[in-house]
Amino acid sequence: MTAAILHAKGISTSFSGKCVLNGLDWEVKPGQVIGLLGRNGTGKSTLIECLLGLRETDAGKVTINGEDVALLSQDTRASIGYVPQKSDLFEWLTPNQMLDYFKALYPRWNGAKVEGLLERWGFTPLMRSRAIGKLSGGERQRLSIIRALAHDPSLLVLDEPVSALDPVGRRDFLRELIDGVIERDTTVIFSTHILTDLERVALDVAFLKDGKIALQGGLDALLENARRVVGPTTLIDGLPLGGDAWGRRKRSGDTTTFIALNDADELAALAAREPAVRIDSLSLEDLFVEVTR
Ligand SMILES: Nc1ncnc2c1ncn2[C@@H]1O[C@H](COP(=O)(O)OP(=O)(O)OP(=O)(O)O)[C@@H](O)[C@H]1O
Repeated sequence: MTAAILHAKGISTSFSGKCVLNGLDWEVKPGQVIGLLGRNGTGKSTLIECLLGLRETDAGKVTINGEDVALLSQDTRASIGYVPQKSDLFEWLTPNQMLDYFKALYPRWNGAKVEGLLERWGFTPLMRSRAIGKLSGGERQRLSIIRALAHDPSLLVLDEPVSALDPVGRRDFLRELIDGVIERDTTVIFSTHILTDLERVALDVAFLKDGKIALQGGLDALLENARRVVGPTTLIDGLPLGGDAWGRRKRSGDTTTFIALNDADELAALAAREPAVRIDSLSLEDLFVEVTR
């Protein structure tokens, strides 16, 4: 079995007594492209910061390439690319100066790639020599992505990387991610609220809820197997599906709804047997709502 590139065991974090991560376990395998989903404020950014050793945890341990994240070797550190949710660029430098600074730190800096991206993503000579603090939010976000991709990372972590990009910027970014990153077997963790983007790039999704990874799986398999089951409460309560059912049962009058991850054929047989039971397919948005509710 392939060893995990990233491994989190029992990590917990709280802010002023409020628990955000609660004994979270997670494993990411090399080459996986995972969309990290969760409601606002559930702790996606906090989790990403803990995974990268940028925030101390109250308990638990994170390793990358088997190394404790607090003691990463230079090699492992240089193999990680990170686009934070909030810009951490040096605002007083120009893009050229900042990229030169990082170039000196990374042995595998890909100058041709940086040049190509700067050109394709509209960084004119004037923009490249203007202080980063004077760039627009979207221009800064594009620069942050270029910086993260510049050393051909083998682990790329993106925290809402497209939130400030217009539709053209998002399309350009996704194209680069699909053609220039995922094609090279890079491991990608990608948090976003734009589910259509996620469906284009992610092969796996992980839902964060109540401080833990509540559900993770292949996107196609989840969408193929997840069904909303609606039927009379008396009938639903008697079904032997509880073990594979996801989430709370929701009661409204005499009707109960729940999400099942059972084999689709089994559910189709149930619907054929019990005309009072309705079984619907779910979109990723439906699944998000049901899992994170
Ligand atoms: N430095 C901090 N001090 C106090 N509370 C914090 C701090 N950082 C985050 N929090 C709180 O921790 C919780 C998780 O925040 P976090 O930013 O990780 O969520 P998120 O899932 O990334 O949210 P969003 O989708 O809105 O970006 C929130 O309730 C937030 O208010």
